[in-house]
Amino acid sequence: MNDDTLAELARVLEARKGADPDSSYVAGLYHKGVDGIAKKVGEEATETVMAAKDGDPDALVHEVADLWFHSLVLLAQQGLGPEAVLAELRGRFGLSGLEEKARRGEGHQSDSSGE
Ligand SMILES: N=c1c2ncn([C@@H]3O[C@H](COP(=O)(O)OP(=O)(O)OP(=O)(O)O)[C@@H](O)[C@H]3O)c2ncn1[C@@H]1O[C@H](COP(=O)(O)O)[C@@H](O)[C@H]1O
Repeated sequence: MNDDTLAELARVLEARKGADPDSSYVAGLYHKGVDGIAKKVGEEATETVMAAKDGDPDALVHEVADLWFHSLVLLAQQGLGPEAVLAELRGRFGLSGLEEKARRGEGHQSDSSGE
């Protein structure tokens, strides 16, 4: 596995910001703006859920790759890169999900949804 894949893909996504939408799928996504890109992320998330529920590992990997890809395009469109998300995940190492949730509750006491 190449650990630089996300960074390399992010560089390609940056380079596509000046590309012709007719010759680049990514440029076409940028052309649709945040609403169009976010819609694709939502679709890919739904397809990921369906693949998981179907119990098809190959389809699940395919759909998660589509989800990650479109999420990276969304990040790029917002001026962010995968390093920001990786740093966020790294910062969570060693912190239990339940503990993090409790801390979040302390910071947002008006949130009574329990989620
Ligand atoms: N990793 C990807 C990648 N993953 C998925 N896709 C595209 O994402 C789309 C997936 O959406 P769907 O399954 O809904 O397929 P679709 O019906 O064709 O899509 P829509 O027309 O509905 O938007 C397909 O068109 C895939 O080809 C990707 N397109 C591009 N990349 C990377 O981005 C780079 C730049 O791409 P271009 O900008 O097209 O040169 C490529 O070299 C790749 O490295």
